[in-house]
Amino acid sequence: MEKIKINGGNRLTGKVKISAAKNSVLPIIAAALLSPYECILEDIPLLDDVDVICNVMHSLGAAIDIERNSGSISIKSDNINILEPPYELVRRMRASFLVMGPMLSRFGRIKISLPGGCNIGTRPIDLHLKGFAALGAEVTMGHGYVEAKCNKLKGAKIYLDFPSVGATENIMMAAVLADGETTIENAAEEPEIVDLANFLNSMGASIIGAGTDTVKICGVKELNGTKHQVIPDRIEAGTYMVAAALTHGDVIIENIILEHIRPMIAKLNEAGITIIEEPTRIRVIGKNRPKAVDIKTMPYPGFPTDMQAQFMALMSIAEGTSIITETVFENRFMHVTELKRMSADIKIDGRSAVIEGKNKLTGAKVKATDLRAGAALILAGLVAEGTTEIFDVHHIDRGYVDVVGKFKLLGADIERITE
Ligand SMILES: CC(=O)N[C@H]1[C@@H](OP(=O)(O)OP(=O)(O)OC[C@H]2O[C@@H](n3ccc(=O)[nH]c3=O)[C@H](O)[C@@H]2O)O[C@H](CO)[C@@H](O)[C@@H]1O
Ligand SMILES: C=C(OP(=O)(O)O)C(=O)O
Repeated sequence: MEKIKINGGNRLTGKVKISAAKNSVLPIIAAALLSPYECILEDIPLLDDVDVICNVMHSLGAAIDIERNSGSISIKSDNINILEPPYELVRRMRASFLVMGPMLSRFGRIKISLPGGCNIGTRPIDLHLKGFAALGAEVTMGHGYVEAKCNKLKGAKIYLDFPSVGATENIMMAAVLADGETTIENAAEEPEIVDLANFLNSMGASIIGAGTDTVKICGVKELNGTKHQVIPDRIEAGTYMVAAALTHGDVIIENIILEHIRPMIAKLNEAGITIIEEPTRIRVIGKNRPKAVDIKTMPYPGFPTDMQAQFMALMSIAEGTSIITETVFENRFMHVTELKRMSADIKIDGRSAVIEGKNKLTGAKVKATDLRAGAALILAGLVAEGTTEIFDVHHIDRGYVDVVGKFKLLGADIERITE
């Protein structure tokens, strides 16, 4: 069993380099199924989720070569001979479902287990499936599996009831090899959608409008190989920004795209934190106790749900009362119980949490219930009085590259212990 142990109270200073985005690299690796030619990604984040998607790809017959020192990966999908990825792999990560669009588009068939719910909500896939059906696929479900078949997908107009990130990505990937034009309306606008579209366009796809609510895809006959650099992880950046603010630190966060972290900059400014912006890095200086601010999670460019738990850790020691409202997922407050173990004063009222800022948090034994809940507990542990031990750290390993090493370099008293 592994745990992360933190002795709180150290002020963080120095520089941290942000890794490439988990939520970009996963769909982009899946998209490499669309071409028989080699796709190379440079400087990828070596995360557990990346290993899972690579194993899914491998199970289908793709040749994957990861150069672990440089973080470069080569994918060649010229020998795809299995059309059903194994349940044991798919169930480990929801993003495995993103192989569905590419497989359907290129091979006309896929059978994959339903991803099911998880700790943050039920997370249905109805919008993905409606999109595939609109493109002409015959979609059936049974015995925990979804199967889709088609001769050749045909472009269509698809309106998403909610701007789902995964549905936009999956439908976009399905449409690139379809006959004719597809329009996705009320599409998700997240930077990771733009990164995926850029990757696909560099392979020869014809996608316009990614990053707006209307994405147009003109189907092409085949795609080439390509070389691509994945965008920096805006959620990892936001997590280190909060760490600097919480610990009254002075931290330079390198390898960021300012536009992508605007919602976090705005909320930290409102909380009285000083932020100095440069083109590819920012400096976060937490001179004073943060002021309470209200937050409502929204699809991009709104405040990201993936930063909600970390901001709740910050608001737990802020001056005043804040209200955090989660509108994207129906059950994303699992971290509240654990933060309360650390003396946070939080009450849940429907989709909102009311946080009375305390003068201090106290160290405790806590468990990571999901990825960002785990990140919030690390943040709380950095500022809590005494020792915090975080269990179930495998959730954190899904999405943070060398989290202990990076915080240690900034001066945190943090270690990973294997028992
Ligand atoms: C790997 C990845 O990129 N994960 C991100 C992605 O997840 P993911 O792509 O799963 O998130 P979605 O945008 O699809 O989900 C948003 C909301 O839409 C609902 N929904 C979604 C699809 C569907 O067919 N039907 C439906 O009702 C979901 O239950 C949820 O309530 O976007 C989320 C929202 O920014 C982030 O928190 C995740 O980190
Ligand atoms: C919810 C997240 O990821 P996933 O969609 O892979 O569960 C996340 O990155 O916070």
